[in-house]
Amino acid sequence: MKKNLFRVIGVMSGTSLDGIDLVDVTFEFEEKWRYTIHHSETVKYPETWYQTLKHLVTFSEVQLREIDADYTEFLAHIIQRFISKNHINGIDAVCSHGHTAKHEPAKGYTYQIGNLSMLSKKLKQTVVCDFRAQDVALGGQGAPLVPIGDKLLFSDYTFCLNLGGFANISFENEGERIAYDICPVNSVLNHYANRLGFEYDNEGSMASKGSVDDLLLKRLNDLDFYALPFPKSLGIEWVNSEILPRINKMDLPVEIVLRTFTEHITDQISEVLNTTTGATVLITGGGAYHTFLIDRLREKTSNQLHIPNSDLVEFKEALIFGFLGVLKLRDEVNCLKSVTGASKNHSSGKIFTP
Ligand SMILES: Nc1ncnc2c1ncn2[C@@H]1O[C@H](COP(=O)(O)OP(=O)(O)OP(=O)(O)O)[C@@H](O)[C@H]1O
Ligand SMILES: CC(=O)N[C@H]1[C@@H]2OC[C@@H](O2)[C@@H](O)[C@@H]1O[C@H](C)C(=O)O
Repeated sequence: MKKNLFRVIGVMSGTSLDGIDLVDVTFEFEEKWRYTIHHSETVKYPETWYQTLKHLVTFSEVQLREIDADYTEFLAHIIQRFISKNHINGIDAVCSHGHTAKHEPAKGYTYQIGNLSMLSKKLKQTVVCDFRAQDVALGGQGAPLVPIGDKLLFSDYTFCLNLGGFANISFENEGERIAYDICPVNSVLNHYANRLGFEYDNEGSMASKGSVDDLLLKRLNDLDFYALPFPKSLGIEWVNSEILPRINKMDLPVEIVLRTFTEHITDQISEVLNTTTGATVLITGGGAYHTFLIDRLREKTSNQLHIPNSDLVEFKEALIFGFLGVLKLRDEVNCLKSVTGASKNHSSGKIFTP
């Protein structure tokens, strides 16, 4: 019989570079998967690492290999500190995403740093990592990988909605998991909040003071991307070429931009949610703390919006990378072809032992 109780450390470094998310979690399988979070922490990047990671796409292959070794060592230090500080004993594995340095699935290429076997040696723990490469080798996008976790851990919800740099959603459609990006969220809101010297628009207080500019709202809602069928995804390049110039040429006060963009986000998200009635929606990612946005969304949908505790809002991705590692240890599918477009469902990731 397969082992059905695992305690692992899930580790994730996301696109916003706000830090390394760590979660100490137990997964148990009995008819269905359940999880219990014991400890969680985000370790902010020191300025030098922040600057290095921000510029990774410009690095040569040789430079990346050097950075990879340094980053793996840094990650080992952060994970070891988390384990020691919380007196964590008897874990089965550290399951780590690393940090995406380059991602060009169309060229069959994806590279996450921090996934060297050295991590296992330094930690003296089994490590499961490098979850995206095999999917890309199988012709998939190598992303998103979180939806299998949505399917197996959060099936009580009709929709799993994450409000990070972009809003992305996953749900069952004709017996298959579907996932795609809906529209930008914090990648745009932060850009304008920064103009007034703020990291972000706390709880949407600035947006709530502005009024909607109808012309800008229409120009945003009319963008071609929104009419495309799924699967589809967005990147910062699209924000830079399609969104920011449209907003900037109207020369509006920041409060009006933030208010209008919040209206745009809630228009786009509610359109997706309102394809169903009586649905439940799990909302995670930092955008769940933008109370003005959430209030506007509640006004536009009768579906039930659920914002969980902060552990789940902030650590769902780290938790799910922990879960992908557990599935890999059980040699079970952790990448869905319906989501990534790979030639088959498969069990992805490398296992290193010390
Ligand atoms: N109190 C708050 N009020 C409004 N917005 C907030 C608040 N707290 C966090 N946020 C927003 O959430 C962002 C961080 O969210 P998150 O960590 O989910 O983003 P991310 O890592 O870029 O996501 P992803 O990598 O999934 O795109 C912040 O940059 C900010 O825009
Ligand atoms: C290549 C890569 O690192 N992609 C990330 C990124 O950050 C958000 C979005 O783009 C998502 O596609 C993915 O991460 C999430 C956690 C995922 O794989 O589900």
